Amino acid sequence: MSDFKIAPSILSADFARLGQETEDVLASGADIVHFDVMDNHYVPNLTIGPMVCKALRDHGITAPIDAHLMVKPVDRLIGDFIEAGASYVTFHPEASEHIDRSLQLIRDGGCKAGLVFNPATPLHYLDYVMDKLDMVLLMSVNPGFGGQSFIPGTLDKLREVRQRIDASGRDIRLEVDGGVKVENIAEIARAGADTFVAGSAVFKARDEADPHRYDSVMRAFRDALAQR
Ligand SMILES: O=C(CO)[C@H](O)[C@H](O)COP(=O)(O)O
Ligand SMILES: [Fe+2]
Repeated sequence: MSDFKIAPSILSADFARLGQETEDVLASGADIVHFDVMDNHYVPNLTIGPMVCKALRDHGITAPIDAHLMVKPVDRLIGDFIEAGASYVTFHPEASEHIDRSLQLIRDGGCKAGLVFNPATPLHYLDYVMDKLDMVLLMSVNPGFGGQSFIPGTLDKLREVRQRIDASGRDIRLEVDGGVKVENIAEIARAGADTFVAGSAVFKARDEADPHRYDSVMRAFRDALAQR
C-alpha cells in the first residue's frame, strides 16, 4: 500500500492565523485538513464549527477537509458541515441515536462518511454499515485534546480493522488520530493505517528557515512511511 495521506490537525495551529497556517501546511505537502469539532458536552473542550470550515473554503482552501465531529447530538451539525464545504464528515457512533441514518445523511449531502472509535469503543459498530463507510477513524488517544500520547493498544485494533476492510473489498480509508509522531508513524502504517492525523507533531515543528513552511516535518513523515 503506498497511498498514504497525511492530515495535519489544525487544532494545534495558530487559530489567530488559521487561513495562513492551513495554506502553509498544505504548501508543505499535507494531503488533507483535519478539522476537530468539540462541543464541551460529548468531549470536555470547545473548538470550532461550520462557520470556520466555510471561512477556510472562502479563504481559498481547496484541499479535502476532514471534519471530525466530537459532538452530541450529531445529525443537525452534519447538514451544517455539508453546507460549509466539508469533504469527509466523521462521527462517534455512541454520539448518534441512529448510526445508519447519520451515515446516510452525510452521503446524501455528497460527503464521504466515517465512523470514529475511541480507544475503548468496541468495533461491533462496524457491523451492518460497511457498505455506507468511506472511512474508519481509530482514536489513539481519548478525544478532547491535542498533544496526548499514542495508546499502544491501538495497533492491535488497527490490524483488526485492516482485516475487516480488506475482507469487505471496499474502498475505505483507515485513519488514525492522536499522538502520531515521526517516531511512530512507520509502526502505525505497518499495523494497517493509511491516513495519519498529526496535530502537535506538525504545528510544533515549523521550519527554522521559513516560518511559513512545515517542509522538514512533512518530509520526515514521508521518509518514515517509505521505510516502514
Ligand atoms: O481529535 C483529536 C483530539 O480529540 C485531534 O485530532 C488529535 O488529538 C490530534 O492531535 P495530536 O496529533 O497532537 O495528538
Ligand atoms: Fe481529530
